[in-house]
Amino acid sequence: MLDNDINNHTKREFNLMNTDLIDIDPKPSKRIVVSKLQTPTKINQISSKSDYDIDFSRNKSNKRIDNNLDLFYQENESKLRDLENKLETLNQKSEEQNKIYLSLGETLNDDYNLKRENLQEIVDNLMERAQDIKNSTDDLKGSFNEKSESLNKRYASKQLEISKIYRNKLETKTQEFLQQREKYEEEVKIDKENLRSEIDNLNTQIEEKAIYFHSNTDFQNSKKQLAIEINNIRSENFEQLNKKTEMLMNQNKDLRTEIDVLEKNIQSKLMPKNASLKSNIQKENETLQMVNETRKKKIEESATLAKQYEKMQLKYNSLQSELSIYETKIKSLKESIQHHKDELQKKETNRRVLHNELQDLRGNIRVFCRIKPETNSQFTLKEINTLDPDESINEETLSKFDRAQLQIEMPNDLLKRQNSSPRKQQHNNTVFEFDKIFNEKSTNEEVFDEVSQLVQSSLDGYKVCIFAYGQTGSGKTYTMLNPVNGIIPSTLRHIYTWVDDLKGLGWDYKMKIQFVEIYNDTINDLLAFNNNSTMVKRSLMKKKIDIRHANGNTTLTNVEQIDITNINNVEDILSKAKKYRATNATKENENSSRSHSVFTIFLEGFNKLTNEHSNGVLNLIDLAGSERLSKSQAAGDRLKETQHINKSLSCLGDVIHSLSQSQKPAHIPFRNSKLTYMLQNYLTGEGKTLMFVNVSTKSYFETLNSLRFSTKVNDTKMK
Ligand SMILES: Nc1ncnc2c1ncn2[C@@H]1O[C@H](COP(=O)(O)OP(=O)(O)OP(=O)(O)O)[C@@H](O)[C@H]1O
Repeated sequence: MLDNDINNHTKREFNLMNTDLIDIDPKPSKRIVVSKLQTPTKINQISSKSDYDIDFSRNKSNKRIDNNLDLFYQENESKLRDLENKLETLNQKSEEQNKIYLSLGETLNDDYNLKRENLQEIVDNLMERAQDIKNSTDDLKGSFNEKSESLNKRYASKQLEISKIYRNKLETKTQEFLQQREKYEEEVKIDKENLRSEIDNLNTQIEEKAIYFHSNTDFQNSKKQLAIEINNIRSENFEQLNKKTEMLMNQNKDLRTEIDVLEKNIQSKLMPKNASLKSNIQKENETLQMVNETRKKKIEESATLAKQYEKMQLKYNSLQSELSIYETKIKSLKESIQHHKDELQKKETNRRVLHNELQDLRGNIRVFCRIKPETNSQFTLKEINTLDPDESINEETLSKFDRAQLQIEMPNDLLKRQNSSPRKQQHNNTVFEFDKIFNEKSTNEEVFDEVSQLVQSSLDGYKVCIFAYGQTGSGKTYTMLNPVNGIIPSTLRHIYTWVDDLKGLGWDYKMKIQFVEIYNDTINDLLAFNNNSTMVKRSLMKKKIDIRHANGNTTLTNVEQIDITNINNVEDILSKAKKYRATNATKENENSSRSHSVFTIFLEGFNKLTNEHSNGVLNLIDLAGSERLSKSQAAGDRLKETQHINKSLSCLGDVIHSLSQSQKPAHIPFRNSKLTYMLQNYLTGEGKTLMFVNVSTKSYFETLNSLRFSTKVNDTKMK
């Protein structure tokens, strides 16, 4: 029955919109069903039994209302159709909005994809550039690429980091966008559902109103109110849609801005980093290049050094072998030197013996004559050549080589006087024989050349006395004490040189000097000034000087003996002594020739290699002038002086004469004068004596007297 009821209802179709179909049963017993469909369909029928029950009850209760409703329906059908049209328009607009929304979504999606592609392109470019940089870095790094590699790694990791960040950001944004889209879709769906439900409500309300119209006259008003509400809802929907569209547009705009910002950020962040990385790589490359160059140089230097070292090594090796050769040579030379030293030692000993033998052969007492040059000669001293060139050399004639003869020629005025005398021709052209004659042209050097042999004897340990005898002004002091080349300074120089040379043969010498004068048989110390550095008057000297002989040695008490270390020291001492002697001479004597000066050098030698000892003494004596009493015509002190001088000189002559005898007398009168007594030990034994007879061509008799004295000491005979 129910089904029949239903079937009895008129079924109507309402096409409200192209897509909607509303099925309404116009009878009161039937419900109005409004549904929104995507495609037009056939009319929906009421299927709920309860509905039918209700409707059925209604149908039953109010048939009049049904009629009214039919009428209402007919009357309002056009209005409803308008409403349906409006709804259709609304749906159309909604559709359009949906389309806009879809196209907007598509645009956004396209934009998003485009941006993503662009970003991907940027990232790809960056990656490409990173790859390029990495490749170029790889090329550059070579052997020192550790640093570069780490930079590249850092660079790549940065790139990855950055792209990861931006990818994440993009993903986040995409996610957000999708979420938002979903949200909006959801919202639109909800809105549609709400709208559908509202339409449903509205239909319900219409239905209710229709019911109400059947039962209530206010239905008209309600319907009007409903139309207004529908309008309001529609306008609200429009507003909402517009707002949402605007919002979406804004969001799209924001997204674009954000994407732009992101892009700029990417550019601004990556570019400086890239530039700084590039400049870092550039710097690193430069540093690497410099390091490479330095390394190259160092390698070259070390190669050069190695070559140099090799050369040096070779040189060193050759030097080493040379050194060992030299060492062997040095060793053999040392041995040879030692051998030569030994030889020299022996030769030196032999030389001493031979030298002494030679001196012995020449005679232990020798007399040299020295003629002083004179500008106004009063007579002639003539050297006679004793050697006949045709004469053959034999033992008898050999002695002539060692002898020299001097002929003194009497001046004419004396000769005349003599001729008239009964003892005529007695002294005319007298000839004297000497061991050597030094003429006017002979120099002090030539003199010393001869004397040096005796000086050598003193160094060899012999006692030597060298006298200078002659009248005043005949050149005794010049010969002995000339500060430049006199015998004393030359002797000292010779001794220093010799002592130095002998050091190599083990000889060590201690040298002392003593310098005294004998005046009127009194000994004065000429080095006395040495104690207090002041000149002491001869007469004020209180200390008495005695001569002591013991064990073949002679000492003078209270006489200064000075160790001499160098020649300058001695020269200074000699000049002071000379000044001292001269000072006293001017005060107490008219000239210095009134005293004998004795300069003594003690030479004590010891050879540590041979244990040899030598104890030589060299006396260099400048004798007082030998004036004849008749010439000096002295009286008083002067007479006494002359007598002392003559006595001492005569005594010296006697002593030397005695010593020169082959059969020496038992008594030799040494004690007859202080001079001979003082020199006793040096004149005896193996002592060697040299007497210079200084003569000049000024005073004939004085010269003759001196020459006669020479015959006394030399045992030469006047011919
Ligand atoms: N061989 C010589 N050549 C040049 N001048 C000389 C030579 N011998 C001596 N004389 C000079 O003659 C002068 C006298 O000499 P010297 O004083 O040596 O004589 P002396 O014999 O010592 O005299 P005295 O007995 O008074 O001391 C000095 O001026 C000296 O320079």
